[in-house]
Amino acid sequence: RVQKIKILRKSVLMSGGPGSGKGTQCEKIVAKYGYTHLSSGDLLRAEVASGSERGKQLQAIMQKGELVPLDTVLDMIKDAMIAKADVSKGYLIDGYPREVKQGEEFEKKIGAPALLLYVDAKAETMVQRLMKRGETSGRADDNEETIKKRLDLYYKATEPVIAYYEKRGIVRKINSELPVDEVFAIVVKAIDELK
Ligand SMILES: Nc1ccn([C@@H]2O[C@H](COP(=O)(O)OP(=O)(O)OP(=O)(O)O)[C@@H](O)[C@H]2O)c(=O)n1
Ligand SMILES: Nc1nc2c(ncn2[C@@H]2O[C@H](COP(=O)(O)OP(=O)(O)O)[C@@H](O)[C@H]2O)c(=O)[nH]1
Ligand SMILES: [Mg+2]
Repeated sequence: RVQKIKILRKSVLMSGGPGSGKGTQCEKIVAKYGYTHLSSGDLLRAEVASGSERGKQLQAIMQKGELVPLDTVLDMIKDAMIAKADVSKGYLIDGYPREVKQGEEFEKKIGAPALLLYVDAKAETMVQRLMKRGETSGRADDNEETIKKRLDLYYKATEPVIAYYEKRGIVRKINSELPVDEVFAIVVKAIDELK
């Protein structure tokens, strides 16, 4: 129980649409603050890459741009958090929660995050960035059809998560149409306020 409080004091959720720049900002946060970066998408892709039976099921869901079952992702995040609990300076949870139900389960099983960084870009910007990323990412879901589905699901399921945390006053909305370093300057301000 003590450990739970310690690790959550500086836990940050990174939210925003596909291609909004979450991963890019997370990398910079890790470099500056040494936080433990847990990308739910990366954890899932690692499971797919392992070639396991579960990975095969996940791959089929992700290729369609749909959400994998809630418990699967939450357990992965929780295990990864516990594994780093002794050395972590704070957690940066990227791409989770994806729907309000996931947020509620996170609260129940892990606790209340300190801050939600919401990187916001226009739909057309996100599509453009993902199409460009798709030229080199090798990701099965960086194609026009799946990008459209991911965007639809984002507006339908994930934006309400931001509203859910807004009621608690922990959301900082950041315009990620700006150049990467300008976005990061705003991110830094928000994180420094946590201290
Ligand atoms: N909590 C999560 C996180 C990811 N996914 C699945 O993994 C895919 C990729 O997730 P992620 O890497 O977070 O992708 P996006 O946010 O769509 O894009 P990006 O990597 O660009 O952030 C999602 O479309 C979804 O199928 C999921 O089901 N549940
Ligand atoms: N111009 C511009 N491009 C960005 C910015 N942030 C990310 N990108 C690009 O957009 C693409 C998607 O970014 P990524 O960090 O993977 O976004 P995520 O899907 O939210 O994790 C990448 O190819 C980045 O190089 C930004 O602030 N400005
Ligand atoms: Mg990402």
